Parts: sequence; C-alpha cells; structure tokens
Amino acid sequence: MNYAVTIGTFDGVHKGHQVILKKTLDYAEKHQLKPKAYIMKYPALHHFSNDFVGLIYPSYKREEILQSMGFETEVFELPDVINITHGEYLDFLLNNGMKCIVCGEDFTFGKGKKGDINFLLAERHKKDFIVEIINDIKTSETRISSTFIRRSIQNGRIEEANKLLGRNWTLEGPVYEDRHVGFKLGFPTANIDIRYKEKIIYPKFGVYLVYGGVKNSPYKYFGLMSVGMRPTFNLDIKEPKVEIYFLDYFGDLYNKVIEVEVLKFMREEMKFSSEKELISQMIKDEDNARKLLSQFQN
Ligand SMILES: Cc1cc2nc3c(=O)[nH]c(=O)nc-3n(C[C@H](O)[C@H](O)[C@H](O)COP(=O)(O)O)c2cc1C
Ligand SMILES: Nc1ncnc2c1ncn2[C@@H]1O[C@H](COP(=O)(O)OP(=O)(O)O)[C@@H](O)[C@H]1O
Repeated sequence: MNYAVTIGTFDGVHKGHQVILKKTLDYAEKHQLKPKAYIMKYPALHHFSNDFVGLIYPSYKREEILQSMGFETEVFELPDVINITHGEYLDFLLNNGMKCIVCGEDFTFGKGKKGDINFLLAERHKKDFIVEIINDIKTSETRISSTFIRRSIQNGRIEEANKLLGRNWTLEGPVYEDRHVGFKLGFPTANIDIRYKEKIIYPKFGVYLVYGGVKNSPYKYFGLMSVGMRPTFNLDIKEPKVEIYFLDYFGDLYNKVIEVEVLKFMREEMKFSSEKELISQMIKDEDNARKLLSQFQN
C-alpha cells in the first residue's frame, strides 16, 4: 500500500491540525494514495518532565476522529522511537509505503530531533517522495496549539477551547462507586474516572453544563458536571473528582462508560459551611442550567 503520511501527537485534533490533515487527505485523493496518520500517544514533555498537565483527548479518541476523517492510524510512544536516528526513521516510513509526507514547518523527528524539513527536502529526490509543508495556522492573534487549548481548558474558557477544537471538547470514563452522598443530597452523580487509560487534563474546578450519556448510546441528556475536591466535606483526597448529575434521567450507571460534551463553565467550586447551603446552591445550578438549555438545543 502507498501512503500520504502525516505524523504528530494531534492532541485535540484542533483546527490547526485539521488544515494539515485536510491537505494530507487532498493530496492522497489526487495521487491515489491512502492517507495515514502516525499518532504519538503523548507529547515529549510528558516523558521528560512532571509539568505535563494532561492530554486533551486520549490517543484512542484521536484515532476515532482521524479514522472518521478517512485516515488509517497507527499509535506509537516516544520511548519506542527515541533512539532511532532521523535517517532510520525516514527509511522506516519509506519501507512502509510512504510516498508523500505532509508536515508543519517546525516538524522534527528522530534521535536528538535531528530530522527536520530541510533534511526531508534534501532527501526527497534521492529517495523519491514528496514533501508538503504547511505554514503556521493562526486565528486573528494566536497560533492554534494544543498548549494554548490546554490553558483555555485549565482556565475554564471552554467556549474558546471548543471554538479552536472545531467541535465540543469531550470527557469520558467508567463510572465508579463512592460514598453515596449524592443521592442523600438529592443530586445523584455518576463519578467518572477520566484517567482510566491515559493522563487526561482536568478542567478548572467548578460546575459545567454538559451533554452526553453512556458512550455510543443514542440516548443523551444534559447534565451538570462538578470537577474538584469537594471542599465542603474536608475529604482527605488527592485526585480531583469528575461527577455528572444528568437532568431528567434516573437509572443505574455504575461501571458503564460515560462520554459528555463540555459546553459551558458555570461557576467556580465553593466551600459551603453546611450541606444545606450546598444543596440550595445545587438547586440554583440546576435552574441556571435549565435556562441555558435553549442555547444548546438544535
Ligand atoms: C451541580 C453540582 C455542584 C456542586 N458544587 C460543589 C461545590 O461548589 N462545592 C463542593 O464542595 N462540592 C460540590 N459538588 C459536589 C458534591 O459535594 C458531591 O456531589 C457530593 O458530595 C456527593 O458526593 P459523592 O459522589 O461522594 O456521593 C457539586 C455537585 C454537583 C452535582
Ligand atoms: N440523574 C442521574 N445522574 C447521575 N447518576 C444517576 C442519576 N440517577 C441515578 N444515578 C445513579 O446514581 C449513582 C450515583 O449516586 P450517588 O449517591 O452520587 O453515589 P456515588 O457516591 O457512588 O456516586 C450513579 O452512578 C448512577 O448509577
């Protein structure tokens, strides 16, 4: 099989990525090649420092999106390729059918990041492949990047993130059992473990309007998602909790995998002096959410 190839972490598969991906699809179609995306599971920072805040999407979600666009996908991890020289890396791609590579102008690859677009341009005649280079994609003032979108998510700027992603950001995970206090408060919540497979970013602590349900089920509901440490209860916990109260729903969700689109940041997490105060705020949250629904129903 002969391929038009693109390589990257593609975290978010955001609007900048989409330009490169579209170019790869167009090129593949014109030259009767199959489009192929090599996806790096984590950005390099994850392997070299503890500062990496987390992925926008797990690699399997990026695969899902890319496959729905028509790509064949292959996921690799940096430790698998870190010691491969740029020459060996290129030969690997060519031996696997690469006839064209589409990349951004800052693309680097191979041990010590020695492979770059100059290397590709120098090799293309000898080794008979095409190099297509895409210049930086900008909105009016910012370069669209996964780092920029991660910052938007961490600061609760969900609408900004959704705009740059070109779709609503989603979170997913299996539902686990906890203290059963939710039912008692009148707000049962499905706790989802968003890091069950890969290290996903936590959004700013607070309350969000979301839309979703059991993954791949046609039944979807609006809901309120709470992210944070539940300071009202002085719990001795280290990991933030992501929990969803679905509106107009009642049923057993334990162990099911839930997926929600994150639509809007509604308020910051607060510490209340009593359960009663928390409950009256949750009632207000539900009222506020219901007032917003018409904006998101189509
Ligand atoms: C809409 C909503 C808003 C919430 N806001 C807060 C909050 O501001 N502060 C807080 O400590 N907990 C907040 N929570 C989390 C509740 O404390 C949590 O759902 C409750 O303790 C049940 O926990 P459990 O899953 O352990 O049963 C909120 C939950 C929901 C559903
Ligand atoms: N509207 C709803 N939204 C979310 N979960 C619901 C809803 N109705 C029923 N449930 C069920 O209630 C469970 C949560 O109850 P809760 O008392 O908060 O317990 P836990 O502490 O285990 O999360 C969910 O996992 C789900 O199975």
